[in-house]
Amino acid sequence: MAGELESLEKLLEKHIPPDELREVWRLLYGKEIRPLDLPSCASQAASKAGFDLQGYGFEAAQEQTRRPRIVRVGLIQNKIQLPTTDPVTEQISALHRRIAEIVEVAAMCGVNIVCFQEAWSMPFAFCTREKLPWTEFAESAEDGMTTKFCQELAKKHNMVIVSPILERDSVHGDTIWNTAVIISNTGAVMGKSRKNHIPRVGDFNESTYYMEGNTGHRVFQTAFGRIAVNICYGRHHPLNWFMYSMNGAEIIFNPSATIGELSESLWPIEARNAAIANHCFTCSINRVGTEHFENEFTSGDGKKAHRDFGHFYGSSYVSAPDGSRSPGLSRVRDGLLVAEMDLNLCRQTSDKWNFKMTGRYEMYADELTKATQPDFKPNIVRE
Ligand SMILES: NC(=O)NCCC(=O)O
Repeated sequence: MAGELESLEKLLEKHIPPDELREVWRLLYGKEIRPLDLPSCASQAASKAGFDLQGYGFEAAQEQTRRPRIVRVGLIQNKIQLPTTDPVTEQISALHRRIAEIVEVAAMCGVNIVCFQEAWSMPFAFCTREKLPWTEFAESAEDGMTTKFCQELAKKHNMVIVSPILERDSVHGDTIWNTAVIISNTGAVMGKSRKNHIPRVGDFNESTYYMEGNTGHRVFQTAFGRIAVNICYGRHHPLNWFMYSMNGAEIIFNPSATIGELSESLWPIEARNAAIANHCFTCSINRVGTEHFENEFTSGDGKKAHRDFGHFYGSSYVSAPDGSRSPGLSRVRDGLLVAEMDLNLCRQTSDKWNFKMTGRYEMYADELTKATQPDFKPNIVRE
């Protein structure tokens, strides 16, 4: 059942009477958000291309001294397009074609910043622990074929693109990283942000391929707002979100690849909590579909060897600083979620709740410094 279920939202809509459903949404998803009136050409194109298209608007109060700062963000989730046994460059090109098709629809919807899923230009093959052919999907962040492809798209659509790829760093001994490339709406590469926390859980054997990132908590001042990228497993680390926010991020993207049994119950909580705790918007994007590999691999749990990683459950969604959130995209289909947000909501929520002002950061900095020393003694009072 879990593999085929379209979404939690569809399930609730099916079983809860319409007059009570509104109350259910209020309790589950916070302040009501506005469905966006997307152009019919976009809906037609999405249905023809077989992907879920949804759009929502987050409101902020009118201010006297600042204009609204409206930005439209697009979150794209997609399946791999070809079997994992096909030639590497053909797999990459097929993914490029699929993304170009979805980005075209994002452009019709007036999207200013788009973000793709983690390692979007490849299958999530790290479960196999095999090096070839998977390491051949790694590309230069600055001038690899996927970055060049994104530069063309960015220029064509006047759109900032966040492109999470497997990076080959030829300057530093051909090392591999898990990296998001940020491409300006002018088509220029603004820079890159590497995954800070590498999982050591389940079949997420990424530590066989690359190390923890070394780019810190960069924030990119784009034409449409200040953005940062907290890649996948980093969402379990509240301090990771926090440091992007401390550097001024107004929107933090969380491109991910995660599967049902492991994390589906955590998925709706962590990024939403981060938006609340840090007075910013968070955009959670998960891969979708089940990927099969030629050779069996084991999970170190005594169970039988297998050829698939499990079901990537999509369900991409956006959370706002006031705790409201959008419904999720499909659990089983490709999708584009368009979210219109007024970035003024970040400061408005901060002024209301004051989490930054009441944060006591010096106290924590001092205590954390002590806690990370080898001779640390936990502050426990005993009778
Ligand atoms: N891609 C990745 O880091 N996945 C780890 C599992 C999770 O964080 O849900």
